[in-house]
Parts: sequence; structure tokens; C-alpha cells
Amino acid sequence: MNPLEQLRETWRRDQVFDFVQPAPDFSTKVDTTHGPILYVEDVSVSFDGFKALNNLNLYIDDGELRCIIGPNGAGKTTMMDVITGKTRPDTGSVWFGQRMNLLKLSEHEIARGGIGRKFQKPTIFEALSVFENLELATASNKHVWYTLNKSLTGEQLDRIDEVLKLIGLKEQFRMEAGALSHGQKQWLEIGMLLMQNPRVLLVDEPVAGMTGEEVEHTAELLTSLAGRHSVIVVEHDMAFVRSIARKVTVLHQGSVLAEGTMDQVQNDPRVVEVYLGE
Ligand SMILES: Nc1ncnc2c1ncn2[C@@H]1O[C@H](COP(=O)(O)OP(=O)(O)OP(=O)(O)O)[C@@H](O)[C@H]1O
Repeated sequence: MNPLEQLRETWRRDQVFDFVQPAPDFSTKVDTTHGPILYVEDVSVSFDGFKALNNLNLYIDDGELRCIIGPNGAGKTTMMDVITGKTRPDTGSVWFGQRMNLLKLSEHEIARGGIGRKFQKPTIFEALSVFENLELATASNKHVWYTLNKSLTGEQLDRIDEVLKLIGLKEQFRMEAGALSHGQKQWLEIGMLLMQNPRVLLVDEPVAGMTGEEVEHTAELLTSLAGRHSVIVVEHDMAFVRSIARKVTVLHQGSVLAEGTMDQVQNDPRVVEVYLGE
């Protein structure tokens, strides 16, 4: 390579500017041949000496829908923070499949690599339409005008159409996102995460503040995602958990207290004691 070519190679845009880099392709590297897509092992997190997570062990199978419940302060948010790279544990390990060590990746790399997180408060662009919000979510460059001025490929349009159907907002695609109902905003944000095609989706209290009908639609949406994605739902609303849950994990004082079907955990005397004591 001559010096000019070497210089060009060194200054290739995608090596210089982070925003034009393609998302890391972890899909081929996430090895789920043993079943689980997430391994959280012996994880402890302390805040000023207080153990928010205490030797937590959690295994999520590829494509499963798991509900995580537990009283206030049980460590549910801290657990999600550890999986998404926001909080680093003091001890333990977190693996995405068998080969991807999440503790070596940044929060940004984890998000782009296939672990999406839906916070309680939606972070949609209220002044843009439903369609434009999804359009924005297709891109690696989040600069609004740059993205909206680029034309979409047929594949991206198909995906937007598919996601609009999934989240039940096909008729509202031209509507300004700010004019959507509370529930619709939550679904739009789930849709934006789906545009990135995550392998794992973490969803924090998805039905808080929703109407009965919206809760039902959310249950349908989340159950329909399982299989193609692994979905972890943290929720306090027990009726909702019962309506979607296959397997439930109960956290208490930073560890797993019980795990099983909703009936099994609700009849577990340790779980009853913890909830009655609240
Ligand atoms: N940054 C922090 N600094 C100090 N203590 C913290 C911090 N984050 C969490 N904690 C404490 O760790 C414990 C676990 O908190 P966490 O938010 O993970 O629980 P949670 O199960 O999500 O609770 P909730 O259901 O109320 O949201 C709590 O006692 C909380 O006060």
C-alpha cells in the first residue's frame, strides 16, 4: 500500500466518526446452543456498603418471555442496569450467549449489539410523526434531519410496515407522536426498539398508567414478541404478570427468592411472607 492509500485507509469515514459505524453484528456471535441467551452469574452490586444485588444468578432462555417481580428495593432496576452496562457489578459475570462478555462492552455497544431497553417514561420525538419516529430508529445516525432526508430502502420500509402492524399503530402512522395516548406512546417506543431487531428486550413497568384496554393490547404485543426475541418484563401489576407469564422470577434483597409458574411462586410461603411484610 503506498503512503497515499495508507492515509486514505487511515482516514476512512467509518473508522474516524463513530456515528457512521455500522452496528456491531453480534447476531452471529451470540451462541445460544446451550439454551440461555443471558447468563447473570454470582453478580453483586453494592452502594455505600448496601448490597443492591447479592450473588444474583439468572438465566434467560433464547426466545423466552420472563417476568421479574419483587417488592420495592428488591434489585430489579439494578439488575437491568447491570445487563445493559449502566452499572458495573463488584463481582460476578454477565454473558450474552456463551461467548459475549457483556462486562467488557460499553452501554452503547450493548444497546447496538442487540439488548434493547424500554424505560418507563417513553423517549419518543413528540413533534415527529409515528412513521418518522420509526424511520429515525432504523438509522445508526441519530441526527434527525440527516436521517429524515435520506431515502429508505425497500427493506426498511417493509420493516416499518411490519412494526406498525405489530404495535397496532398502522392507522396512526401520519399522526404526530405527541398526540398519541399514553399507551400508544409506550407501544411506539417498543416499536422503535424493534426497528433495531434486538435479541433481548428489557421492559420496565410497561403497563403503569394504562387503561384496561391498553393493558390488554400490551399483553398481546409482548407475548407476540417472544420466540423471535427474548423479553424480560419487570412489573408490579400482578394481574398483568399473570396474564402474560410463563416463568416468573421473584427477586428479594438482591437475590432470586423463587422461580416458577405464577401459581408456583404465588403459593410459595417465602414469597407470601415477603409480600405480606411489605
Ligand atoms: N445509585 C444508588 N445509590 C444508592 N443506593 C441505590 C442506588 N440505586 C439503587 N439503590 C438501592 O438499591 C436497592 C435496590 O434498588 P432497585 O432500584 O434496584 O430496586 P427495585 O427492585 O427496582 O425497586 P422498585 O420496585 O422500587 O423500583 C434499593 O434499596 C435502592 O435504594
